[in-house]
Amino acid sequence: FRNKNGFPTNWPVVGMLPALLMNLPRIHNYLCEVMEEYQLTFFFKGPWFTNMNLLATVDPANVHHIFSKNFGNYPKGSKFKEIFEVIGDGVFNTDSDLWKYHRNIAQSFIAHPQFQKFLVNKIWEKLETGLIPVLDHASQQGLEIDLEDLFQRFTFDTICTIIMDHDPRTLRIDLPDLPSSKALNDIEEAILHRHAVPVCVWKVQRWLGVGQERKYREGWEVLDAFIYECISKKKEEMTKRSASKESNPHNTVGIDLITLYMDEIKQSATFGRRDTTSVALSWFFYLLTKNPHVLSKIKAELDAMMIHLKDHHDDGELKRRRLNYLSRNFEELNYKLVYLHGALCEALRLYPPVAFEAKVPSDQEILPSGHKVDPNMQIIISLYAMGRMKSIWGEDCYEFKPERWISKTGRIKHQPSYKFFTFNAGPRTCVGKSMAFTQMKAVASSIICNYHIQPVKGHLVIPDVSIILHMKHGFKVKVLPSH
Ligand code: HEM
Repeated sequence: FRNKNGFPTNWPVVGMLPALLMNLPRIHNYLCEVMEEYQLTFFFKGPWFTNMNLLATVDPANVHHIFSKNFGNYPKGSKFKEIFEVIGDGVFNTDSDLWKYHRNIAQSFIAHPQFQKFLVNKIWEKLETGLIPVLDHASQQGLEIDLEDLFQRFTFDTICTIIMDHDPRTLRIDLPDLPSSKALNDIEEAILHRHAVPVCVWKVQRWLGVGQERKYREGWEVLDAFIYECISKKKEEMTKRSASKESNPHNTVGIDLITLYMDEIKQSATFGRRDTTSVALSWFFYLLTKNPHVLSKIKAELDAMMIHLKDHHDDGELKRRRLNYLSRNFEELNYKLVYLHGALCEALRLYPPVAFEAKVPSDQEILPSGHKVDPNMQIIISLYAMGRMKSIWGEDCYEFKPERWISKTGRIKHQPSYKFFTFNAGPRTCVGKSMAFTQMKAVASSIICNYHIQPVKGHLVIPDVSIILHMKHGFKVKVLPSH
């Protein structure tokens, strides 16, 4: 599937599709190899009858051009909308005025003076009543648990509570079955499949209801059932409240949102918010198990802040005090935990939760790399490959080095978003970036100072073939008390 120059072979009729499909099970690493070999941009010729021509690029100059400088020429477009049809019309997959409208609402919601406080409270509530009891239980019983699954439950419960004012309580000791979670994973895999095969192929599969398309449809039904049930419960409750003129001052943000922004709820509960943070946390802890020296430095940073709690020798009491201290001082610690912040950025560079971005130009033009693009081709950016290019990050790009993010004066080093592209760049930059860091730091600091995470021997951790960088087999670990 490669000719003697190392290029994926361009076969008559089918073009380079065989090479792409052959390498689909290892698509992320395959794209790293191709991008490194071809100076960051490569043109995949699709089958002649399909109009499936892909320009894969990880060149920061191209990314800067597409996502910022000439943003107007690169809408998400109708093809994107069709691929992501499951999430309807929200901020994630609309363009022009409708996108601006949704984005303004999302931004004003997040900038709401009550929001940060509300958010931090909800995160700590879920940590104390959900994640910590489950970790304690696993630690006491010596159980093997899937840490990625726990993080998904954590973010799913938190985001449902924040957006819908409804806690589905999926993070409990008995770890109930989670049909909507499986549905989301199936949909995300099918979305990657829709990118990798010609449109006519997945459309025929959709029409026949087979293969990945069948999973997509079934997942969609499960997800809709869950979300519409939550919404109708909420509406009922709100009707009752307004009838009795009762108001709950603590929940105003959630209630405002549900009335204002019903369309966005579905997107929020789906991969945009549930998965990004949980996937980031999973790879972060995986990297810590591989790099104990980084773990020690994060511990030292946390210990230095809680040194005055050391006198309490009883483990349970010490844990309670540490959590209490972290939750009370979190807003301040959030800015002080510089090394932890650097380590999270480094994990997000090596394992970006959103693995791909796709764009279609409205008009033809030449990109800074010299490649010509036109409306008949799709531009694909592999965020995973972009974080692993020697020409972008240096010879040590495969190493996990939080120091890369810390300046000589001990502050976080800024990297331009067209180079550190994990949160997108330009006008469509992620609006939840700071919320994501708050959540990740709260979870990471609570776990690191109270437990030791030990991976189960022989358990294989590799990225899944999906639009979101899940772990293919989860992350099986044992939870031990911290030494
Ligand atoms: C580590 C966590 C996160 C990562 C890596 C991440 C990454 C991204 C990326 C790559 C995009 C661009 C997607 C695209 O347009 O194709 C995006 C968009 C977005 N993100 Fe995040 N995100 C994270 C967490 C969050 C959270 C917690 C929120 C919740 C408030 C959020 C809200 C949004 C919104 C509303 C958009 C759409 C922006 C627009 O199109 O104008 N994100 N995010």
